[in-house]
Amino acid sequence: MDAVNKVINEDLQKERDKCKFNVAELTAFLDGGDKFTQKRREKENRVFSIQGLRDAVPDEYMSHKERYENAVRKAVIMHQTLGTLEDKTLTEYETARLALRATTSSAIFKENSPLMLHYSMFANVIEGQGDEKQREYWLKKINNMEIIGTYAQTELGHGTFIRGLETTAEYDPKTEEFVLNSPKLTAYKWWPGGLAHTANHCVVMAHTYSQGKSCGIQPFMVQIRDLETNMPMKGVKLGEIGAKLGFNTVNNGFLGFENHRIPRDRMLMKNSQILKDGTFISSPNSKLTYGTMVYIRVSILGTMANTLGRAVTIATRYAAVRRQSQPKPNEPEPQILDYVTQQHKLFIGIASSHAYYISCFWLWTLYHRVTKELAVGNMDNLAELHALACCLKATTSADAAVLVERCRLACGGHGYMLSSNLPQIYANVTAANTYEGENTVMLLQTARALVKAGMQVAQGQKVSPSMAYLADQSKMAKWDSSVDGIVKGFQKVAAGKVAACLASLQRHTNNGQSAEDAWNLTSVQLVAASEAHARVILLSVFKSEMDVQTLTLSGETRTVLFQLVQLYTIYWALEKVGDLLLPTTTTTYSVSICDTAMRCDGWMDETSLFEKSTIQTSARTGIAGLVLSGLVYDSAVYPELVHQSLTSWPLQ
Ligand SMILES: CCCCC/C=C\C/C=C\C/C=C\C/C=C\C/C=C\C=C\C(=O)SCCNC(=O)CCNC(=O)[C@H](O)C(C)(C)COP(=O)(O)OP(=O)(O)OC[C@H]1O[C@@H](n2cnc3c(N)ncnc32)[C@H](O)[C@@H]1OP(=O)(O)O
Ligand SMILES: Cc1cc2nc3c(=O)[nH]c(=O)nc-3n(C[C@H](O)[C@H](O)[C@H](O)COP(=O)(O)OP(=O)(O)OC[C@H]3O[C@@H](n4cnc5c(N)ncnc54)[C@H](O)[C@@H]3O)c2cc1C
Repeated sequence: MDAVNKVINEDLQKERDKCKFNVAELTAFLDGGDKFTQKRREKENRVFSIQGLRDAVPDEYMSHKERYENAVRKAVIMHQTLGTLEDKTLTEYETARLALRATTSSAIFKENSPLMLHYSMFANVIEGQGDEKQREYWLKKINNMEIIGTYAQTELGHGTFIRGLETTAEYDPKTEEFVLNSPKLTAYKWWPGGLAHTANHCVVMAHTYSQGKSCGIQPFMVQIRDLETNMPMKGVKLGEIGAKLGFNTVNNGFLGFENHRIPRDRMLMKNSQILKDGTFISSPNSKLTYGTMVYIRVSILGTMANTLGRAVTIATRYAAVRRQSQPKPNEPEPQILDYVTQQHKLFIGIASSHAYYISCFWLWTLYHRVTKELAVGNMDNLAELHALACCLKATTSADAAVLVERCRLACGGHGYMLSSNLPQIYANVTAANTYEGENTVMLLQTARALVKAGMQVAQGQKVSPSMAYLADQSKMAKWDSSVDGIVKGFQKVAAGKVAACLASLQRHTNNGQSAEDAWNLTSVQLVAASEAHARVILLSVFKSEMDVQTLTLSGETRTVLFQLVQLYTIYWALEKVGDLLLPTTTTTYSVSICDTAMRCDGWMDETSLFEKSTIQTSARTGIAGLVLSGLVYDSAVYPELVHQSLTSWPLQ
């Protein structure tokens, strides 16, 4: 194995040798500084040097049970190894940054660890929902692995609709206990990772009752298995939900309760409380109970950056070493990377991975600020954080799934082999379209905020910073093909779509529809408006953060990073060319088609993105001009970017 690793493919080496920027500098930039690169490498070297973490047999040749047991075995070694490397001197931000750039877990578990939920949601829900005493008591046990936990929210009957959860927790003041029940099969918890055989505790989200009244959905710490025998506790029914597209070593399970009693202090009481006599003290904001989901949605951006980065690294390296066809007689077969179509498939993956990292750190900073504000009772920015986390989680996971699949296809038949790891990466990334808030539902959450902001703008009121552009659309009349200009174009598109949603909602309610039906009838447009808003944020944050963060970097590294920004922006301009050019369709389509298109897409009552007089020329001199001038398809730009992919990824 080691001997094989030492021989680097000649073509790959040649590509690396062409690199014009300092790889170490770029790596440190992505890690957040040399100190972090060093820490990450220390972790990786330690983990990858452990023989016991290598699979004797490829996962796919094991039975389901063997795979699970192998994953548990590795999870234990990983915990023992990484536990000793924990650095208590790091701030919370630094720890998160390091965790987001970590590559160890994905290298060891193709289908994720059975402790995944323990480390992510279980620990965070205690942190965010437990009162001081509960945090002190439980977090110690969690960090020492004295207990293993998961997050049990979704039920067989309801995933998206949390208020519809059917598990009940009824307070009994006589014994000062809660009684947990799953009244129907649809009330069974369904999906929590590690629940099937691994976890002995979990946080259960349950519809809570006291003094005969509903107290809403509240979180409870519940012991589900005996710590010695690992058998279910009395009144607890547990099992595994079955084989899945991926996540097969995550050990997703089901859980039902039959009069299972837990002490009063097992309700996590940071936000809401039930006193001994059963008096309910309501949270200052019921959505604080959903805080853990916001945290994970933010971290999903980083997970998508990592996962897509792995896929595009595999596919770009393959493209460097694979030779195919003979366009010029008597010449050797070219590396497939030299085909511009291949570059077009792959480089957007490289650019997107970087865009997601940058956006994740940006959003993480906002998350951190809002968390601090919430701690002192200030809820002003919670809605904005939620709106951003929802649309960015949805858009990055949806794009990442498309781009990972593209990487798989870019490897031809070999991408279909499990040994390429691309099918497993796809299974991981597509899961994020569903978990932690199904993507359409998440986009509709952001749409709620956009519609509200649209109405505020119409009334001349101030809106949240990330939506302020909705109020600022009169200024842009001409197409500007710079990155900032394209971002403005996207703002115009998003504002147009929001305005169309408002018009559609109004039209339906004027026609006698209820507000709910009007919302449903407008929902395809609402999803489109929300996605357009996410594009505005991703494009503008990538550019503006790069402007600021790269100031201290060398010229070569800045150049390559700004090429990524440029590529990302132009790629999306071309993908959404219809939206950006929609006003020009007046000159080409019949009035009725145009009318329908504009009604659907929001330009009916809008000032045109391009002034009427420039409409006919805009298609040539604007975005189409970018294509004609070869900015996107110019192979003089792409080879620069090749070096980026071949040399900058940490696991080279
Ligand atoms: C950050 C960096 C940290 C670094 C960490 C490093 C590494 C981390 C490592 C790995 C983690 C990465 C990923 C993997 C982890 C785990 C994945 C595996 C498992 C997955 C687990 C799960 O899936 S758990 C279950 C998740 N379930 C959901 O997400 C359910 C989705 N549904 C909902 O959220 C809600 O039901 C709803 C939002 C769709 C609707 O809620 P409802 O009560 O019905 O609300 P309304 O629609 O009526 O809205 C009322 C108002 O409340 C606002 N709102 C809703 N939610 C929130 C919220 N969370 N916060 C704030 N505000 C919210 C809503 O907008 C409404 O506002 P208005 O009334 O003003 O309009
Ligand atoms: C790999 C994986 C791991 C998971 N891990 C966990 C875990 O550890 N703990 C846990 O509690 N849960 C977990 N889940 C569950 C996950 O959170 C839910 O699957 C998710 O919230 C979606 O809920 P659902 O499956 O009920 O889908 P549904 O909500 O039934 O969605 C089905 C379809 O209906 C549409 N839809 C639903 N509501 C609306 C609406 N209001 N408007 C428009 N369209 C709508 C959706 O867009 C979707 O197309 C996991 C799921 C997966 C796939």
